[in-house]
Amino acid sequence: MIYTCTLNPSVDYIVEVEHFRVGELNRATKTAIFPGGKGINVSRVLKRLGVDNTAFGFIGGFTGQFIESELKKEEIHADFVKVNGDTRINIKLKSGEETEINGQGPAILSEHQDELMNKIQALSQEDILVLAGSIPPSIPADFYNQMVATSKRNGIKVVVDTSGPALKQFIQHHPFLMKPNHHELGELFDTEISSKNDIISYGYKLVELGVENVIVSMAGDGAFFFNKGKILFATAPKGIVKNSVGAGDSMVAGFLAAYFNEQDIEKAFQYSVAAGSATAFSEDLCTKDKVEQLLSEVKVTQV
Ligand SMILES: Nc1ncnc2c1ncn2[C@@H]1O[C@H](COP(=O)(O)OP(=O)(O)OP(=O)(O)O)[C@@H](O)[C@H]1O
Ligand SMILES: O=P(O)(O)OC[C@@]1(O)O[C@H](CO)[C@@H](O)[C@@H]1O
Repeated sequence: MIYTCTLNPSVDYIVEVEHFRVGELNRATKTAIFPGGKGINVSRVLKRLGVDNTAFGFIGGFTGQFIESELKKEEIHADFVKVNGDTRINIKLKSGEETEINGQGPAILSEHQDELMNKIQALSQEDILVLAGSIPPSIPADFYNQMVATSKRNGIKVVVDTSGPALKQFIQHHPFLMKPNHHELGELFDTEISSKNDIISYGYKLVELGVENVIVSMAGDGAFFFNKGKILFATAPKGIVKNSVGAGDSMVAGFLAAYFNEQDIEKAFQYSVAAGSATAFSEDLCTKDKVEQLLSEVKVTQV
């Protein structure tokens, strides 16, 4: 079974404003609300691609209830730890460009942290754990580290989709899959990535450091894949970007769904990029039909 874990889920409030003006009253032309947080997005896309999974994480308050009820409607199994405060609301403002304001999230008591850790401890060798998103401020910075160490001891494959210092901690545990975008790849090595050659050398460095599979995404410019035997490049399909929130998470879900169906790395990478773009071209996350429509536009070549 695939488990996703979102330490800091969110209700994503998408607001469109024609010409946003700072310091003035702006009227929205369109709004939408989605259950969010990186692991929850992975769960939703996996389900849409036909893969049953369970969502772990912390939720609380009326916003937490919204997330639970939306996941229930989509028949996604949720096993959240309930916390005292309200799950955060993240604002995604679209006015030509996309501007994001992500909340801090509720305080998580240590007893709730232990409750989640116990769920992770109970997973078994056949399971895959996707750890995705930021760590809320009230949780120790090495919480992910502890989760991965426990999972690796129990033979669980770990997939990582986060940013900042948390991402660095993962490398030593040799995760099954990491998906930094090219900026995050630069942050990992405290360097500025300025060319495709930089991506190739730093992406492969992650493999040399023990990460099994690495996808480095570059939004509309395509993506690279690295493992011990292969370096691949994929083009991204052309289209109108409607909402790129969750595009990276959709890549993770697309890769896992295809890989565990067919065990073919090249096809899984192609499916991953198609899923990322299908989400970028949709209001909400991608659907299976949209992903499959875009597949032939993703050209994968050996580097
Ligand atoms: N302009 C675009 N045109 C086509 N595909 C896109 C575009 N922007 C994003 N995508 C798709 O989404 C994938 C992920 O995008 P990106 O590299 O921005 O990742 P990310 O920063 O992790 O995304 P996010 O944080 O927005 O979820 C890309 O590999 C591509 O498939
Ligand atoms: O604050 P974090 O945890 O880094 O990111 C949270 C978030 O921006 O990521 C998802 C898109 O990837 C959104 O659903 C959500 O609002």
